Amino acid sequence: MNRQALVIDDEPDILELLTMTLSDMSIDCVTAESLAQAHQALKQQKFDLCFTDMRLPDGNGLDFVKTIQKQWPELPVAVITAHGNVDLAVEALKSGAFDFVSKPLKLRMLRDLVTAALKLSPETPQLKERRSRDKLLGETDVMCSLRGKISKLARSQAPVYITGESGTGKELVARLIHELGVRGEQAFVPINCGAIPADLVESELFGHKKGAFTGAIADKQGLFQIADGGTLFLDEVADLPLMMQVKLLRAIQEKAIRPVGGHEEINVDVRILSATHKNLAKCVREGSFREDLFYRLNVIELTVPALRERQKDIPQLTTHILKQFAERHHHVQPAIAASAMQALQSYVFPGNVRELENILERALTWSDGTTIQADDLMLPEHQPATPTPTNEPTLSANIASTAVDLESKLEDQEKHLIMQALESTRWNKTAAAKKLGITFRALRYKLKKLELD
Ligand SMILES: Nc1ncnc2c1ncn2[C@@H]1O[C@H](COP(=O)(O)OP(=O)(O)OP(=O)(O)O)[C@@H](O)[C@H]1O
Repeated sequence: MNRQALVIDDEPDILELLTMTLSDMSIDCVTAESLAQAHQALKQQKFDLCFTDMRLPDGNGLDFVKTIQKQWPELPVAVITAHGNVDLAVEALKSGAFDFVSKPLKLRMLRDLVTAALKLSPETPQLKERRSRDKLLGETDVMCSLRGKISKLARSQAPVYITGESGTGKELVARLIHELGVRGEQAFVPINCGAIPADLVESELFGHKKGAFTGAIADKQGLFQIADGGTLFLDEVADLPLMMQVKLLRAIQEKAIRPVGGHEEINVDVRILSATHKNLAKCVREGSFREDLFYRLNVIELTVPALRERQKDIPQLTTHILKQFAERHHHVQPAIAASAMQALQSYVFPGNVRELENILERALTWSDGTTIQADDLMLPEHQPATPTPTNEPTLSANIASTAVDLESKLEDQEKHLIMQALESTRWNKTAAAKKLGITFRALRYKLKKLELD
């Protein structure tokens, strides 16, 4: 039996175009010219996909998207927006629309969208949540809620902007959104925008033609093309040069790129996920990040909590990491002494899960190979006091002032530990990073963030 689509629009031309395009793809269409007709159709039969215009005689498409989300959460709804009406498209994605198409409708985009929507598995968000549990560990409320959001977002094509401190698991979250979604079988291409020299970013992203510049000895595909059909993860997106931000915005809007030195545009179908540990809204205020691009990337914002906000997850993470090490090195999994676990649970982890990995790796080399003791962890001597997790109900009545206090206290502690490590290594940043159990890159970010460099 053919798949069934419901198309809601009061413009006969659009209805006709959509019906024709969908029937070419062996999809049967039921059309509705108003929301009342649409509701009637929804009561009568089951659909695999739905298109709705934003402005209808008896209501607006946005409310319809919300209703569908509530009553038929498994039904993908795409909205049809007027040309250039980014605001409404963004609103629709936020409300749970699967994707959007702008008028005049481009057949290629329409087909890509339909193909993706029909690939959506009937797997419910709950099932997905269970699947992601094995990868993104943590049983605290914040982590369960994060996994719930990830499985919902995996069903959409909306750009997601992932925030969180260094080492919290932003890339892992991006991978999960990709893997659990319809693009999961296609490429996931991560790019660290801060690690590419400014003059090479364009060619890295969009590719180049032979002879486009000195050293361009052959045609080269860009990362957008490599990610075609899949997902592009723009890590440290705040570090993208301004000139490149304009070009990226265009590529996202047009769903097409032009290689450096090329004359023709190449169509690409890529879902964009981005992340940064910086405050992107602040970068916009300071003029180092374009507002229009920010708006386009930040359709849905997902925050990955710091490890100190979920200290109860530390034992589970520790066991998981030790198991991974043991498998990788074909060793027996070492045990961890209760005192060592206690020390880990009262440590503040400025470098988050990555720091936990580094601490455990280092501890393994110091341990007797069977049990990790507290001393093997070599946690910084002047341990910061255990912060109260921000999500615990035991917070004092004055939550707002406590939160501010906590933040500035943590910053002070972080500064203190970093200065200590730097001084003891005579400002050798590589050695200091090692001492702190974080990567060189993470230290560099922290120095900038804390204005210590
Ligand atoms: N909840 C988690 N469960 C299991 N592993 C995790 C979890 N969170 C983070 N990790 C692991 O911690 C490490 C750091 O994660 P990741 O690279 O995703 O962090 P990040 O926030 O992207 O870091 P950065 O800001 O430095 O780019 C990875 O090895 C990742 O697998």
